[in-house]
Amino acid sequence: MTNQTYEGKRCPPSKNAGGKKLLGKLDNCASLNVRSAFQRGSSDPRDQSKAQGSPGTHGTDANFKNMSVAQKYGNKKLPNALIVGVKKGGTRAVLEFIRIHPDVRALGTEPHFFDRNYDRGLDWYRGLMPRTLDSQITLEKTPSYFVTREAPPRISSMSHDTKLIVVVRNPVTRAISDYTQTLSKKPDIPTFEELAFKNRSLGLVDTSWNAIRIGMYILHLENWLQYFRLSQMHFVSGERLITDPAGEMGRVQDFLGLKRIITDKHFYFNRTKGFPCLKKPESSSQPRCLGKSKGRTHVQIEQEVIEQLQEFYRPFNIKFYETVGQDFKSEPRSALCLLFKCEIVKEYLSETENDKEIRMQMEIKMLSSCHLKELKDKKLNMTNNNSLTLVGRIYFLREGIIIIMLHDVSMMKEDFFCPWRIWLQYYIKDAASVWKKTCPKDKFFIGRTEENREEAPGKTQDMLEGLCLLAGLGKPWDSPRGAGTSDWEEGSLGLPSATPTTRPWISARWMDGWMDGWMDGWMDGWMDGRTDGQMDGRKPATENLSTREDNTSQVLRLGMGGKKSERNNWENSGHGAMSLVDTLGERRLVTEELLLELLTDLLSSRLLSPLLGIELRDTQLLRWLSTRGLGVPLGVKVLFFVFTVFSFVLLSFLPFAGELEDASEAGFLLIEQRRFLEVFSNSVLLELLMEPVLSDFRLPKQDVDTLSSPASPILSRGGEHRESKEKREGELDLIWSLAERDQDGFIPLSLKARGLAIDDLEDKLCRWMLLTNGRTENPPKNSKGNSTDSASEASEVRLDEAPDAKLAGLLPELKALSKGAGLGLMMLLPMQIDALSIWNILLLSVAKQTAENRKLPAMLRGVLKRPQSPHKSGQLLSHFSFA
Ligand SMILES: Nc1ncnc2c1ncn2[C@@H]1O[C@H](COP(=O)(O)OS(=O)(=O)O)[C@@H](OP(=O)(O)O)[C@H]1O
Repeated sequence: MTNQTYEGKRCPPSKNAGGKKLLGKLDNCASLNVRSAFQRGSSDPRDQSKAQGSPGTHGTDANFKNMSVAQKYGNKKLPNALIVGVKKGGTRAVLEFIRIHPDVRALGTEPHFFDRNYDRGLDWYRGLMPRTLDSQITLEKTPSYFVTREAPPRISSMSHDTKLIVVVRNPVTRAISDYTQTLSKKPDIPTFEELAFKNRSLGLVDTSWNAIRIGMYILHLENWLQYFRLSQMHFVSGERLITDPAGEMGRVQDFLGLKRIITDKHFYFNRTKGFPCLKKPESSSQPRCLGKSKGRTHVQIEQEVIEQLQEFYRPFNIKFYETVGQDFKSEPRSALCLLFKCEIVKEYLSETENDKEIRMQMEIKMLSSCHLKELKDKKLNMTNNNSLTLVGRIYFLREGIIIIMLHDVSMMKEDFFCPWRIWLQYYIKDAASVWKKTCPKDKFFIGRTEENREEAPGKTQDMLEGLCLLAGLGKPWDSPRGAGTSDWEEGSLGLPSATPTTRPWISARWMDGWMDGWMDGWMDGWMDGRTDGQMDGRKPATENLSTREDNTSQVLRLGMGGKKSERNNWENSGHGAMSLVDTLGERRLVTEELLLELLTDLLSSRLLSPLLGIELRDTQLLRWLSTRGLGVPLGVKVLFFVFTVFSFVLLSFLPFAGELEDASEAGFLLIEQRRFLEVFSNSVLLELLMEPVLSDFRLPKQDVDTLSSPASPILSRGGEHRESKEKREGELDLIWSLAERDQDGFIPLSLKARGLAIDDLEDKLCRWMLLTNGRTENPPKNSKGNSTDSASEASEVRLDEAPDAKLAGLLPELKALSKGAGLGLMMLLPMQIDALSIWNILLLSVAKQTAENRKLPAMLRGVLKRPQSPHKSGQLLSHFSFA
């Protein structure tokens, strides 16, 4: 018996079955526990509490000896609380988890008093119980009570006030678990299918079979409700108990009126076991999982059978949910995400730099009710029976949060991954060791998706919703007036209208859509000659722009500039996003930065992957940028800062600045999206169009069009562009040139990298950035030790004085670059480190400003405003804000 195995160290297992085995054993066991805890001065809170709670105990052996038994251990009492079911629901886990609590004393074995041993009488029953102090709760668990008709009246007659805990689990899984257990003892029983159906072709389920009957929870519950109030019953989700043991146990503690002592700290996810285990259970100082009979591999059951049974249980489930007032549907539907919170970005990057695509290899201990066949149908690469390979996207958020999203997951059946039993091990090809090494076990968890309901199964947005939800970034967005009255017209999404319960968890979709919509609409409007960046919901006029055919126009409504919401869309969106971030709770704070981080990421992915699949090169870029430019705490701030510095330098002291001055205060970089993508994939780093005349804020359409072609006239005017076919892996060509201003007034700048290993280049440029930052924040001393207020001089000084040999080596190069046309030097900074981020920030700021006052050029002037004194960069910083 598992109980015995698990309890073995504390209470020697008995040979007898049922209640008999309890006789004469438990009292000693309990006493020993208390005593040993007392004596060893245990650090276990439970033990401490016992020691403290025992009258007259002062922690000395002599005192302890002088105490009466009752003083030492309390008295045997009838239980105040019972775990009454359901069998195979996770009752053992709840019992073992709750008994860590110092105010709980639990019987380790199942006494079966109210079903099998009732005629032995209450005194017998009481005699089985561990001694408890007055402050402690006496608890026992016998899962069969829940389906025993006599149990409720009998328990009620013992005490009206007994608290009842029921652990429920998807009834089909429960049945399979039940059957698997029986099969392990009696291998000759008929198949599951044979037992489950009277007539399978007719779909006639055999409700007389216990394994089926137990799962008709509502029928049993109705019986209980004749004797107990619903408020006396607490329902634990067996699924959540696995994915979020601390959360479930928190609620159990609340229900029992206990202080929340059992928390996340007590659990870790044991990857070998595939379940959460206790870090330090009551009886041992060692981490401990439940025994082998908990978490067995289930027998394989045909998918069709499972579906038939799901169908059968559906009405019972619905009624049960209604009665209990909780929805136990906890299967992740659209997104199965793993969220890792660890600092691994860099290592991972270096290990996977050359991969063609990110492949996540995931080992999944498949349950019988999972469907290997289905996997094969999906053409997923099955490497063996228990594992599969999925292509996933990796999102790198800031602060070391990495989200891995499995794209194909949402296409699968909702219960495909049997989430309540999922045992997910992951590793990324070629980087497994890094992941394992750098991800502390306790920082790895399977995201909770129980609240992730879908509106439109299979849509990317749903995955993103799930993604954000899992990342703690999402919460349902809603209009202030609630479902159905939303200004945002969910109907316009072509989706079924949301109901209060199915209301989409919209945060990510909002962000995603917002960005898509904004970008497309803005570009569109821009190209049409409107200069205010207004969006009107139309699709972009050109295929060259990044579009999302599926939802472009809808997201325009949903996101920014939707007709009804145009006045307050940012605010609304902002509120939505802010409140959605509320759910971060303990994990992260609600900050605008956070929102921006996410937006930046999503936009990045949009830029790099206009439609669906992000390929490695793009992901690499993200990762690269994340690591270098953003992957630091307060990354967004840093970006702002970098951007500001960049703007300042650009506008103030470069030789080229004259051009910009002529251009009335501001410069604007347009990094054409597709070119951006191409640039990074072809080792050409960046193609910038400088638009010096901002007052005519317009990019001729034909130029945008031609940019997407490598043979672009603009590019060729740039002079140095070529496809770098011989480029060796890991090397970049770095050539830049600034062409003559073209007839439309643009100055094309093409940049390429050559001959520098990525690492070198990054290193140098990062240093350069740091130096620049240092200069800006903290004016450096010149050689005489005086502060210099000349930005250009300052940067020279810093560079010259840089102790680092590498950087010194770079100096001539940088200087040479800056000399020719002036712009180059500083272009390196954003180009290499933060080009994407700057782009994002620009867009974000433009978006916000546009939403607010629709004066794009004015906004741009604000963002890029040149300080009165070109040498006081601090001023620029203060100009630049999203407030
Ligand atoms: N932390 C942890 N470790 C191991 N197992 C866990 C845990 N939490 C819940 N579970 C699930 O508990 C299922 C067994 O349920 P019970 O303890 O109620 O079974 S029993 O009725 O007492 O036999 C067992 O079912 P199977 O997986 O079918 O074996 C587990 O899925």
